[in-house]
Amino acid sequence: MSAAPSSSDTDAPGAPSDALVSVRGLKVHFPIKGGVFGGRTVGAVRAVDGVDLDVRAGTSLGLVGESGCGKSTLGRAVLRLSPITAGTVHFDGTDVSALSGEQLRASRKDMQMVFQDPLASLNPRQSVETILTEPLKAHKIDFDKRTRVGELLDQVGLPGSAAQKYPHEFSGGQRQRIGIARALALEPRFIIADEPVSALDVSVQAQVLNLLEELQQQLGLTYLVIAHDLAVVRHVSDEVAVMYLGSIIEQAESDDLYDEPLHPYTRSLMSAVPVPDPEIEDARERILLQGDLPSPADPPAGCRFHTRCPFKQPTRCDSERPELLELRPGHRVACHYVEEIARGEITAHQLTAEDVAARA
Ligand SMILES: Nc1ncnc2c1ncn2[C@@H]1O[C@H](COP(=O)(O)OP(=O)(O)OP(=O)(O)O)[C@@H](O)[C@H]1O
Repeated sequence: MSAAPSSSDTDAPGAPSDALVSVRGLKVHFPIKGGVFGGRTVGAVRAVDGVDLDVRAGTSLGLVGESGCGKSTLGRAVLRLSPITAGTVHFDGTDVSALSGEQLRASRKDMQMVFQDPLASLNPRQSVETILTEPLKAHKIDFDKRTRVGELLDQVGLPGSAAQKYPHEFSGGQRQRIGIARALALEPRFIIADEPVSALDVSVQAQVLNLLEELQQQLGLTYLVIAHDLAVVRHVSDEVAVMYLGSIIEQAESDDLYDEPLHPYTRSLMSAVPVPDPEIEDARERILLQGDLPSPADPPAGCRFHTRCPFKQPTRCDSERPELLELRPGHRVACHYVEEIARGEITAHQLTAEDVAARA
């Protein structure tokens, strides 16, 4: 674990003292252009729409949610790779959302990204040595090429001979190791891994996740791990945040969230994961999601999830947006009726056998 950052006057409001990254009220809206010449803004895709999030130093926060809910945009906005419409991102007490020019460039040294598809994110015409030394040159850092490249390859479990090879000469898992080595080149403190194993064969996924964990322990890194796969997130995360249509709807320590998911959306995600024991599998709660993710260009009023929620109650759910509130220590949920649902006073609307068959 890395040392907790010193708190400062510029820390995000309400941030825990050991937060390395704090996001407050973050919005990323992409304009939709229309009109005869396409020059007029006629709407906005609300990809991220008011997110508060803290990542504690030396820990791993998993961010899950279905495709299109805004996970990647949130990660990119934290690194200032997507434009921020509103809100702040603090890194170790500095509001990086307010930085520009040289200060912003310098801050990037501390925060790096590992991408989903290593083949697409590595330049096929560059040798591994060039790929790994480019970030150092861009930041004008003095280094001994052979030593630094050798160290980086060693850290990710590749032989020194890999330095003179090109990305296509490696397997998918090895290429992701190169992507990780590139992210480590500038000795960052924070890494965002966006679907780091979803492009890899299942057989090598665990190896890459184990490598990320080992590096975290050795180097005291802090991670935000983005994935749609709950098993991947559980494997690497101390805490998990669940995202739905641009907002965080539940956040808790990993074991708490997996043992007792509280938000109806999280419960439905969990109930979709098969359990190997057939008896448990047959007996357990199954909450089927109704319909598709609504468009972030036209999100529903009230609770964003109400159009698909099997526990939806009249009036309040479709008119009042629930806040993310701490229900139990460290466990935050955004649902008006979470207590009643947890106590079994509100049950999921019954689905008929035909409904279940139609949605299977
Ligand atoms: N540059 C952009 N311009 C317009 N809309 C965008 C842009 N980038 C993302 N979006 C939209 O924002 C929404 C969120 O996308 P995002 O990629 O962040 O979701 P995601 O949860 O990471 O999904 P996936 O796992 O499929 O990448 C989507 O509706 C997407 O189409």
